[in-house]
Parts: sequence; C-alpha cells; structure tokens
Amino acid sequence: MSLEIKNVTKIFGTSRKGEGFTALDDVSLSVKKGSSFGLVGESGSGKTTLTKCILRLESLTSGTIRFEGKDIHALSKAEMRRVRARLQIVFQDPYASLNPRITIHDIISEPLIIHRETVPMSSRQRTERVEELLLQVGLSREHLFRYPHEFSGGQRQRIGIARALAVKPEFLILDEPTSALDVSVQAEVLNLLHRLQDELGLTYFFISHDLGVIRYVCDEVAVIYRGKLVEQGPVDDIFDHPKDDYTRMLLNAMPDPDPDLSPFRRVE
Ligand SMILES: Nc1ncnc2c1ncn2[C@@H]1O[C@H](COP(=O)(O)OP(=O)(O)OP(=O)(O)O)[C@@H](O)[C@H]1O
Repeated sequence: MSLEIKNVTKIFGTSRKGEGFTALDDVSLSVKKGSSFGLVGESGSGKTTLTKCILRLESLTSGTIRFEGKDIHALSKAEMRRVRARLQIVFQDPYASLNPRITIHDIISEPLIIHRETVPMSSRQRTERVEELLLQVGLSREHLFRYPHEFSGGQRQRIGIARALAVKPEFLILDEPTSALDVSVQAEVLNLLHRLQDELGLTYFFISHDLGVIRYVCDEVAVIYRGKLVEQGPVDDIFDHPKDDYTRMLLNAMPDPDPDLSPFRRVE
C-alpha cells in the first residue's frame, strides 16, 4: 500500500474543556501503489486539512498516516525530508503557485535544490533535468528562461506539474489541479496526468469537488462530508450505485453524468 490513513481525527482549537472544531472525524482510507484515489467533497468538508495532515503541515489529534509503511507523524525531520521528496503536491491555482519574479528554469529547479541531499546534482545536470521535464509536460527548451506571466493557465499548470515531478516522486497529491482552468484546457491537463501516470508509474491522490473529473481520472473514490468519509470504493460502483444520501445528492447535482458525453474523454 502506498498511503494508509487510519482513524484520523483532527480537532482544531481544543481547549482544556475539550471543546473544538472537528475538521476530520475518524477518517480511514488506503491508496494502492500505482492507482488514482479521488477525494471528493464540498468546500469546508476537510479535504485541505487531510492533505496538510498527510504532508505533516498539521498534527493529528488521533490516528495514523503511513506512507510506504512509515508513520509520517513519527518520523525524524531528516526522515521526513526524504519522504517529502517522494511525495509531492500540485496546487490548485497555477497563477498563485508560481513565483512571478523567477524564471521557469528556477521554478522547476527549486525542489532539486531543496532536496539536493537526497538527489545530488551539479547545476548543469539540474538544467538538463529541467529541460527533460519541460519536454515531458509538453513544453520546450525555449521556455526555460521565460517568466510565469508569459504562459497561459494550462501551460502554468504544466510547469507546476514539472516542478512536482522534478525529484522523481512516486506519489502526487493533486489538489484541485484543474479547477482554475477552462474546460477544454482541463481536459488537456487531465490527459497529460494520465500519460505521466502510465509512463512514470505514479500514484495519485486527487482532490476535487468535481465528480466528472474524479470519474475520469480515478480508480477509487472517497466522499467526505463535514470531516467524515460517508462512502468509498471503486469509482464505477460509487457512481452507478451510490448508497449514501450525500453522494446521491452530489451525483444529482452533476451537470453531465454520462462519461461518454464528457469533455474529459481520454485521448490515447
Ligand atoms: N487552522 C484552523 N483552525 C480552525 N478551523 C480550521 C482550520 N483549518 C481549517 N479549519 C476548518 O476546518 C474545516 C475544513 O476545512 P478545509 O480547508 O479542510 O476544507 P476543504 O474541504 O479543503 O474546503 P475547500 O474546498 O474550500 O478548500 C472548515 O470548516 C475550516 O473552517
């Protein structure tokens, strides 16, 4: 198993009297190596909190999170640094997540510099790696020394993906990676993610409030509502035979439940 989350509870602002806000309530899920696991839920349901707990940016109130068998919240700082190199994140907003003042070369090089102990490289090797990554995500060498404002939203998200792949991670957290993009551009980025998963054997933890995207990308899905997982299982089972009222409500609110009519058709 790549990622195993067991009975995770996160309570914010616990006082001595034990009061607080329960953002995650006894959440358990497992992500198989090489699969795409979708986490779907409306705004405020706890998706970001769970991501932060996986990345150890938030502590847990109780429960465990294991990445490749290692208890993330029990690792030393040095061990956690090594885990972080294998577990990267692509952020929702490709406009906000790229520093406008530095070149694409420097943006994509950043993780290679941060993780230089784990992945030692000369500056020449770094530039070669950045060039290779640009080609991998459908950009080219001539983009190396340009700045983020010279790119479209879809191209910026490709740069964000290249940055996440720089240190050759096994696991990508994709936090609403296409929700800031136009629908036609979303499909391109999703097709790119599919191709990269096949080529590089990546495992995806895909966060979205968009069920169309989840159905297109994921093998398994968990539905989160007010910090609780209300339903989880293979995507087709959950979409075709939802058991929970909240899942049914989400599916009914979906504008286009027929995947054959979806703009997210896979381009082989
Ligand atoms: N540091 C914090 N202190 C107190 N409450 C918090 C904190 N962080 C998040 N919360 C609360 O936890 C709940 C879950 O928030 P979270 O950001 O995880 O939701 P989300 O599903 O990611 O939403 P969105 O899709 O809007 O990003 C929200 O009610 C939020 O107000």
